[in-house]
Amino acid sequence: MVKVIVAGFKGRMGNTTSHMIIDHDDFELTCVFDPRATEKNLSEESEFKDLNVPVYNKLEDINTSDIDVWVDFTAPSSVYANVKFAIEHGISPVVGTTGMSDDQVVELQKISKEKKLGGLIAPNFGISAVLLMQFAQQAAKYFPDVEIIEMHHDNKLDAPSGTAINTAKLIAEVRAPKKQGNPEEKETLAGARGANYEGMHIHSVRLPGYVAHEQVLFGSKGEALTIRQDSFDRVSFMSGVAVAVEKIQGYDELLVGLEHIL
Ligand SMILES: NC(=O)C1=CN([C@@H]2O[C@H](COP(=O)(O)OP(=O)(O)OC[C@H]3O[C@@H](n4cnc5c(N)ncnc54)[C@H](OP(=O)(O)O)[C@@H]3O)[C@@H](O)[C@H]2O)C=CC1
Ligand SMILES: O=C(O)C1=N[C@H](C(=O)O)C[C@H](O)C1
Repeated sequence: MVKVIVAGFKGRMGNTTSHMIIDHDDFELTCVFDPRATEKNLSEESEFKDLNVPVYNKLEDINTSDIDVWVDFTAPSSVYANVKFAIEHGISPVVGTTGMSDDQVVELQKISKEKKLGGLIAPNFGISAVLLMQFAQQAAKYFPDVEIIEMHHDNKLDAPSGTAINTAKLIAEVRAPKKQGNPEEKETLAGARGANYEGMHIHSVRLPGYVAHEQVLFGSKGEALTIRQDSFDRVSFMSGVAVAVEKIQGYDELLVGLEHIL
């Protein structure tokens, strides 16, 4: 039985993940954490009324003695401190929260390595997104002119999305940096060309009704290729989270990308 804490359990992903952990035969929801929580036990929530699961709203109060895996779906401002706390207490992190800097990830990888502790940071747990990133990397070898459009719900805090940044990073591994578009182009409205990652432009759309979607557009002489994925429901992320929770203790370093454990 894998003993799991869900950080950010009051949020959209945290709630879906808590249900997945509860329903999974091989996982136990040991406790949950969210600074927004006022209850002491999950049983105080009608949707969890038959459970006995301690609720914490302060990091330092968490009883870490019997937790194997820390699932984090919180906020860009808190994820680094949460994951550092988990690693320092020997708890394997499975992190979906986006918005960490490269330096923060490197620092967490260093601490994990010292402790020989397995962990995973996955910018996207959806298999459609993992495949999109791999297909996009493959296509970029032949189509170096590329733009990324990511579309999300309008409560998202970070832009561009973690998935879009990771897509650009994977493409950059096979594509020489290149300025795209007319060398003389001028934005008459600031931001019109989006963010710029090694010459690739990334555009972020935020609209109510959307969940999580990404298109990678490639253009070449007389032809174009568009790769698109859609998460219509947060349940799309759950099989990826479950695989990570199941397998992560078998590793001894902090990995980035779900593809490394599939
Ligand atoms: N990798 C993946 O596949 C996916 C990743 N995500 C990412 O997951 C994160 C959460 O997304 P989502 O569920 O939509 O966001 P929500 O805002 O719905 O949920 C986040 C929750 O975490 C809480 N929180 C804030 N700070 C802390 C903290 N220090 N410790 C514990 N909990 C905290 C928030 O409380 P409060 O509101 O009071 O701040 C909120 O209840 C985002 O970064 C998002 O990009 C989302 C979907 C898939
Ligand atoms: O905030 C979200 O919702 C999502 N965030 C992740 C990201 O930033 O890429 C993953 C997915 O796109 C949903």
